[in-house]
Amino acid sequence: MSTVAPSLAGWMARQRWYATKGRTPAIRVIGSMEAMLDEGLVMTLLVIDEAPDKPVLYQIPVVARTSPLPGGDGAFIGSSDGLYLYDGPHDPAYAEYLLRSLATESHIQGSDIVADGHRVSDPGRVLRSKVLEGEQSNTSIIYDVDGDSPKVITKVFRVLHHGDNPDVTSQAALTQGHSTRVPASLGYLTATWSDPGRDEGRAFGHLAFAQEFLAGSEDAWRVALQAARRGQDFTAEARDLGRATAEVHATLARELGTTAAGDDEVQGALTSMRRRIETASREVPEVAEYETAIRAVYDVVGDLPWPDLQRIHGDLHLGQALQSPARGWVLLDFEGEPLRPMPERSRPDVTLRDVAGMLRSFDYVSGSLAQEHPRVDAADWASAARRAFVDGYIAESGVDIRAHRALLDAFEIDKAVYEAIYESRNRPDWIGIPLGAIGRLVARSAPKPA
Ligand SMILES: Nc1ncnc2c1ncn2[C@@H]1O[C@H](COP(=O)(O)OP(=O)(O)O)[C@@H](O)[C@H]1O
Ligand SMILES: O=P(O)(O)O[C@H]1O[C@H](CO)[C@@H](O[C@H]2O[C@H](CO)[C@@H](O)[C@H](O)[C@H]2O)[C@H](O)[C@H]1O
Repeated sequence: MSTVAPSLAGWMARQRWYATKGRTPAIRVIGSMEAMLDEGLVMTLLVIDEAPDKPVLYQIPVVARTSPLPGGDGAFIGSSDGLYLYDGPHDPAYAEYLLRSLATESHIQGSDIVADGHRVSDPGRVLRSKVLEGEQSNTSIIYDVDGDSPKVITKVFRVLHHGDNPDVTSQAALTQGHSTRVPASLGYLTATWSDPGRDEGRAFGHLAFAQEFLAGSEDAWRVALQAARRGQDFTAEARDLGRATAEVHATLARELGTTAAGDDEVQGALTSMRRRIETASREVPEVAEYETAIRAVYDVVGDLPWPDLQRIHGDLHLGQALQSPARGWVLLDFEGEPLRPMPERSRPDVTLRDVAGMLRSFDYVSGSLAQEHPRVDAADWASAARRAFVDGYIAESGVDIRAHRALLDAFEIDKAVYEAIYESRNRPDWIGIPLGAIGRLVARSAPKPA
């Protein structure tokens, strides 16, 4: 295992999921699990990268083979001791091993890591597997399965954090609650590993999970963008998406409970919103101009009544919804906002945040089309979609969320502030979209002088 490490650093730096682009990784393997299979040695390595200011822990599954993997050149990491090392998810030996481990009640004792499989239902026998193209933060493997079983997708978390990952736990709860608005969860793999930084000396987290793959589905972002570009009415779809969101909220409330928003909870939520505006003002000078006005909006909503709190999606936008031919709208990726610390992401929160996230997404459709050449004006399309989404949500939930308009606006501002940080770090060309929204929302919500 230690002989594998030297090949890893250079390879890691070139991967899409490598979190601190531009740095040279300074890595140490802190834990490993090994399984000797006919095809080769499967190693699941926990690798800490100490190059960034805040070290990052990665999960790196590697298969060591005695001969090259046919068709595996793109997944080749390097050689060590005469063995050929491959990126696990691209190697069928690891792909099948992973699915078997998480879809059984397995217990794997490694070196400084102990993993447990949690089976929800039988995924069937694997025929072949391939990695989903285009992902950035994690790596997903899609499996063809024999018989009539639906395809399966497993998500391998590349960056590990201590704490429950709501991507796994929310979806498991929704499956438990018989929701048809998410792909059914099939099983997941948890682990503990040594972490001298924690009082108990060990950390706990999710390594991977499997769910049914909804073949033939289309990403809502693409569907919406296409409709808006053609000027096609999208209100029926947006209304259904509002209903689907309300249904998911109702199932999460039933399965995981609700809690009253007391003073501590409200102040805690506002503190993290204020912290966010502070970061945004530091990183994006245009946001700083709005800081005082935004803080005033947050002060006002702190004195209003808040609805009960519960588990929510946490980063709902059009890219997290699929239009499935068999099911209609289905929501995905309950991992929460990637810029938020993991323990915060499972905290009970206000469902209006998800509504705000989707409303922002309709604005992004028109914002991105406005940047196309020739420019497409989809402002009316977006307003109609936003109204229809809220109508659908109200019709399904029976809750008049328009009565919480001020709170909804504050969450939309908070989301746009988050997006300003996200865009300035990742897609500076798109920064104008959240900045435009902040300007409009602040003008509408800022307390008026008496
Ligand atoms: N169960 C599924 N069925 C069909 N497609 C899926 C499924 N899960 C993920 N996908 C596809 O993979 C993409 C990325 O999945 P997502 O869970 O959002 O991963 P990430 O956390 O990396 O953003 C989705 O936009 C969708 O196109
Ligand atoms: O899907 P992720 O969990 O990676 O979410 C992050 O990236 C999103 C962009 O892909 C970002 O979403 C923003 O851009 C979308 C269009 O690309 C738009 O539909 C969303 O409304 C907007 O927030 C998301 O914020 C970020 O967390």
